[in-house]
Amino acid sequence: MIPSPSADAAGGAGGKGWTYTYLGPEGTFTEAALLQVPGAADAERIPATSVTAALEMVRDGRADAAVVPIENSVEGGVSATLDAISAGDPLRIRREILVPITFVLAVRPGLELAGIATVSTHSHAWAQCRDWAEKNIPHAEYLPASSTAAAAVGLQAAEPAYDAAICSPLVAERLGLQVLRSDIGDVADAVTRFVLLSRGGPLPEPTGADKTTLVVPLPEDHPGALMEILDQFSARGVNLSRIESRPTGLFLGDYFFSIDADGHVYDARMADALKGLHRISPNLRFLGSYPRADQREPEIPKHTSDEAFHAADLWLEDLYKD
Ligand SMILES: O=C(O)C(=O)Cc1ccccc1
Repeated sequence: MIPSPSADAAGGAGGKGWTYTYLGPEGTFTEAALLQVPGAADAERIPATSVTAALEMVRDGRADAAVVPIENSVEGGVSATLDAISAGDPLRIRREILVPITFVLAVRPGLELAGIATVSTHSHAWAQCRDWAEKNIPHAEYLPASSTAAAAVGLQAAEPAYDAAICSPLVAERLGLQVLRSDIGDVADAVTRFVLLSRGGPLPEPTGADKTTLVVPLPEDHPGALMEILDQFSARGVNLSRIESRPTGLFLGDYFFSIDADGHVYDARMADALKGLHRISPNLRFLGSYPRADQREPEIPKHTSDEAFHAADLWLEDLYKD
């Protein structure tokens, strides 16, 4: 393992007196994720109206850290987050948080399923309840909301703009909404992964069960670039847990890869893979190395262990002396 500079006890993953922001309003799944961060329950928490707004608050110093959704087990990556962290002033992922997700259907008082003409929620919640909705409220029009909790709050208006909201059981209860159906998600045991991002600071210490997140622009006019990018990981025994391509938005056909890889940048195999990636795609962005929430340690083949890399370095040094 490459020696690390000293990090604070929490590995820069939060601190006393920190101000946190998150995709709000109160009652979102994102707030539930933030409340898992040690100390956050007693800290100042500022709800933001969008992922972009939350990240801007961190970038311009109004908040020390933000929690945003990045991936869920049913729908995959959260594009708004992947795009917002791939460009602009760089941010660092300090930790990941997993939240099991269950949805309820809250309605305007007195309504039955047949009377629901419009339903609102966050696009990722809608995607996770689509089959249920097709079977149970096939006539209902979907109106996107900035979050599940925002949709729930909207139902409290004197004249709500829609008939039903899909939200968490907790926020429905807190707001005193009428819940018509519970557990309406299409997949039992759905989990969403959230990340805590801050501006900079020390890297969290390696734990042996870590993840590294990268943004790798696909180089132009480089046949076989994707194969070469993947080869940097495979040749060093680094497992990938997520890889998605996203358009940069600059021009048609311009893409970047958003990648999660098992391991810490202080692991020799990961450091070596990043050097290889830098040669292929010099504008790659390192978004952080941080502990895996599930604490699952990867199996490291002997020839890609830190010791094997160290022995190879010594061998080469020796060879130069001859
Ligand atoms: O809208 C919310 O409550 C969020 O936190 C975003 C979201 C939406 C659906 C599943 C997980 C997270």
